[in-house]
Amino acid sequence: MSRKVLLDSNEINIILHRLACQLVERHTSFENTVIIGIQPRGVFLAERILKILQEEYGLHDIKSGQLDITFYRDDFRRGEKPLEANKTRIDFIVEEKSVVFIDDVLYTGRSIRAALTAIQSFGRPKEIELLSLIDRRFSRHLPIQPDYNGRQVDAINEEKVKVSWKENDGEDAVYLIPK
Ligand SMILES: O=P(O)(O)OC[C@H]1O[C@H](OP(=O)(O)OP(=O)(O)O)[C@H](O)[C@@H]1O
Repeated sequence: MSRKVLLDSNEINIILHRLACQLVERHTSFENTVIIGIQPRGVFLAERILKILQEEYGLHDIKSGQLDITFYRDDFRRGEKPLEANKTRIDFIVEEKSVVFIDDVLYTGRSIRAALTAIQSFGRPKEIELLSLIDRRFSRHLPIQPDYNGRQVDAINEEKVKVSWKENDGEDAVYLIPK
């Protein structure tokens, strides 16, 4: 069976603009808000959203960073291959800030649970929100939901939802890939 396109680049573009707009509606000037892309693939989404916030809303001073969760996952000792961590880059304190986590797919919720633990090293945020491009609803293992959501997708566990980004994969698209 071949992969199925769930979102094409035009649809992704429309959704990204809507998500950026929703963030502005809630966080206005982003004076007390920071954006954190979850490594690895949430970082591409975070960069895209930041670009829209800069170019269309003139918000050039938003604090942003990248958070690696590799060793904070509850299943990190279970794999057979040695794990390679990505880079964490947060050059500010999140104490009393509103933090917006950004990731491409929300599935079981385990990555975000790990991110909630990992961010503690950088202070105690006032609040944490979650923005995801794809919400694989009905697949959660934990009580974690997105505050801003691009598209809900019903996929069975054997299927994979893959988000491709132009800058990394040559195109913007979301695919449903049967296993
Ligand atoms: O809610 P969860 O169950 O934690 O799933 C969400 C995570 O899954 C994906 O990464 P994944 O580790 O699957 O990487 P992959 O796309 O390379 O398989 C995605 O980028 C999210 O970070």
